[in-house]
Amino acid sequence: MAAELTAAQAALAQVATDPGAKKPDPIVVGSGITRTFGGLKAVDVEHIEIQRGVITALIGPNGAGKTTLFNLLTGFDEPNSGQWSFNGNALQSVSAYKVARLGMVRTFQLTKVLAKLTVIENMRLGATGQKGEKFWLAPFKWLWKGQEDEITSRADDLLARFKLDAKREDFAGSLSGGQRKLLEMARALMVDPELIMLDEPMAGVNPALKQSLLGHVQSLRDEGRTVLFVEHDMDMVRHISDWVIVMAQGQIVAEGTPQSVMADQRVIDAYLGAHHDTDLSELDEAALEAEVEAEIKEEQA
Ligand SMILES: Nc1ncnc2c1ncn2[C@@H]1O[C@H](COP(=O)(O)OP(=O)(O)OP(=O)(O)O)[C@@H](O)[C@H]1O
Repeated sequence: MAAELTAAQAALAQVATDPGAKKPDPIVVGSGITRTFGGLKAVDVEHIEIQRGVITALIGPNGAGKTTLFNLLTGFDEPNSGQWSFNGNALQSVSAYKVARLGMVRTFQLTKVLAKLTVIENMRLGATGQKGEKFWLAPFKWLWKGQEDEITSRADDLLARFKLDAKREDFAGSLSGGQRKLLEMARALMVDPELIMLDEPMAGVNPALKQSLLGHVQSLRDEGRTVLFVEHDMDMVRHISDWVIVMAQGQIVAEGTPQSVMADQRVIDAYLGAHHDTDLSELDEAALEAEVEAEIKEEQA
């Protein structure tokens, strides 16, 4: 964390740590959000507020509803009930494309289709906002009519910032796990979002690249953006989040600073109980890295 706290970070010190706690300057406010699949209540969030200008981590065991909540907030899925707003704009029933245009963007895993495009083509697609897979397949050209130079120059600036400029003409599918994550982030920045939502930014990233990725995420906040990320990597959560929200079985069960959340018995029961036998504070970095390496090897096998 930066040595000097920003006003937004400092303001969090006064926030209660109850689930759904009110924030001094929320960019997202939601209430009564539910989503069921068959008989399963995947999301059942009574109240949620995301503080502007800070990094918030959304954590929880597998199947807790984190991705579903991401999809709902960004217009990629429809809830059974609930309302939420971004910057005071009511967002329920607003399409993903419009949500992105309003300044709330989520990253996407590199799909098979996108993997067959070059890095620069992926970036240009980012400029069109997000409409989902079918949209990516549409003929691109008319979308950028008259703005091609501007879009390409923005894309090249971002590729340079994320050190992907040397990969400009390579197929996105040829990138390493860490480079893919950088491309996902760079692509999301094409629409200059105020809130960027990162889906497991550390998944499949080599431990050596982790530090550089953390730096990039912090730089998003330091340039005034709000960051919300879903992540299982507790090392990342501990190191860079200003605030942590914990979900289990569709509900928010705890929130607070990383230190307070990781010492919270509800979190240890809900999250670590399902994941590890050890107290999180007892996990040493070497063991964690070994775990990550084993995971990567498994993926590569
Ligand atoms: N399209 C779907 N159809 C049916 N069930 C779904 C669908 N999407 C999610 N679910 C179920 O909803 C629950 C929440 O899933 P979700 O992916 O949101 O959890 P998560 O917290 O993101 O998990 P993970 O950390 O493993 O990604 C799970 O039980 C999942 O099986």
